[in-house]
Amino acid sequence: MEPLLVVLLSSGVLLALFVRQYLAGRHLRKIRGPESPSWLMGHTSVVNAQFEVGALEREWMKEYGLIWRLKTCFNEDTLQIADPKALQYIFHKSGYHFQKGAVARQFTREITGPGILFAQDQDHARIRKIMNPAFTASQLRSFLPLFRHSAQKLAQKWKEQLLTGTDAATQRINVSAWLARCTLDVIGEVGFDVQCGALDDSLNPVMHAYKNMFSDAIPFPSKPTLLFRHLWRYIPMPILSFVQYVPSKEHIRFRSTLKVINKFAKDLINEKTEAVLAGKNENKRDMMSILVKANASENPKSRLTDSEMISQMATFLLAGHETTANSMTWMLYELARHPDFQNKMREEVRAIRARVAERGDSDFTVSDLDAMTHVLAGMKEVLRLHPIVYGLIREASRDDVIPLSTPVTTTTGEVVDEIPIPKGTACQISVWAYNRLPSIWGPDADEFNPNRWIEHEKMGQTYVGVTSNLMTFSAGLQACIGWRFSIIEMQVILVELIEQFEFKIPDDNPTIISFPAGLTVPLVKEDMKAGPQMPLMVSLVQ
Ligand code: HEM
Repeated sequence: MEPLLVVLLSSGVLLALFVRQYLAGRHLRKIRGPESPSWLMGHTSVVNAQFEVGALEREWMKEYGLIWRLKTCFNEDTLQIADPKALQYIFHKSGYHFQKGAVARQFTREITGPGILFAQDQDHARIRKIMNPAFTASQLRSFLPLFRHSAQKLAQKWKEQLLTGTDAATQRINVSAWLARCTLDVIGEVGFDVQCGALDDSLNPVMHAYKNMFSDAIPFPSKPTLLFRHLWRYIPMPILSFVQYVPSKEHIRFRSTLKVINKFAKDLINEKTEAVLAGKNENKRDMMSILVKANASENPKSRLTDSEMISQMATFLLAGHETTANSMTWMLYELARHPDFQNKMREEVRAIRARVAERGDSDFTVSDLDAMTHVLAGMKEVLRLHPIVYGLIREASRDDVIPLSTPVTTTTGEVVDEIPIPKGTACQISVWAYNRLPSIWGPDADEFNPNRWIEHEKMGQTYVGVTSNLMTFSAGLQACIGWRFSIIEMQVILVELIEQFEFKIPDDNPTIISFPAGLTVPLVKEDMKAGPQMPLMVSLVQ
């Protein structure tokens, strides 16, 4: 091609981009926000260089209110949102009109295949309908003994370690690593009827591939990587799928992981499908068996394709283990920091244990677990204070108007209680900031205070989320389908551990950072290179 033609064409494309950006941004320019440090990178580099979840949001919210504007690459605008009414509108009232961002969709497609985390609109609704039977209340109740099995195994491992150690009374244990192994075993058994062997140190290859997928994520992406990812939103999804072949560390890891799971899942699904066809899977209660059964009885047109089916398995592994393990890790950390509450929780578990024994039972039922007010309050408080998914990205698929519960002042001094946005506006939802709003949770919103859940069960005027007015599990049509699963799992693990062990902060008092690695990951500030860790002093309860 003639060089002049190339220059003309490139200039034309750039000009079109600028005009589009100017027109699209004319409403958003009125929204206040921090000055952009660079035309090329906007705030993207600053945000990605953060060491602590929420550190920047805290400052920006103080200055600009519950909705503010940031710049991303190439001087494009993005809205940062923590306003409850805006969240309610985006997640609960707009159907599928706020779609997931291209980067999130592409990454989940690379890690899990074309499953529910990637799907949109009717495809998403179709997959979700077939998944629902695996998450009903009765189904979850039937998982209780399996949750308990892994929880008891974890407790047994710790006991062995404590009794054989040089100082038998107390040991420093990295609880986050152990909890991740425990939840991986749970998802293997409950999800697929497969023994993963994580707590036994004999990890099966599939589970190995997904182990620590989030925590191993490469932190601090380079500027070229950030610029490249920014452009993904302009690339049609079928073409974007070729990004997986970029020879970078992350894409290589994703590809090799998906290859391992594809082979394993195909065999497992074939086995389960044969059992369904032969009427032999009636007693199988694992989630994958339920899914295969639900899919077989679905109208052939809406059935999951083979690759969608395989993807569900990867989805359970990705979405269902590190999330719960990390939440449990923060739980034990807060208990170690608040010994009085830890004791109260233990007394409550003992009292209900005595009631269970009186009625001649040996184990807690779901109702017993739900009667443990302090255990539940502690868990809700941890889910609020340490949301594992600290932010969500959505993109408006039409021109829209976002209502606000707290009006903001624009750059022209006008006070507005709604914001018109053009189609394509990127919205970054700060789950972390919403979960700490003093207007909802009170003036001590930054503190661990489980009593707030005992004193006032419902908080806030504008209800969002799937439970307890929290955004931790997201909200609306694409909210976490596994939230009840993970709450029961956490209840079971917590009760097992709190009855038998006491948790304390080590004497050297390591500084724990909640590091933003896609999921909130605990790191020790003095030893960040060691990766995720939460060292606690663990001893047997006297
Ligand atoms: C504390 C534990 C957990 C937290 C905090 C959590 C959080 C979330 C969040 C925030 C989303 C929405 C993501 C988005 O919109 O981009 C989500 C989606 C999802 N989660 Fe969870 N999750 C947890 C545990 C689980 C478990 C145990 C499972 C399965 C066994 C699970 C399965 C899923 C699935 C399948 C989706 C996609 C739902 C859809 O698109 O319709 N999650 N989770």
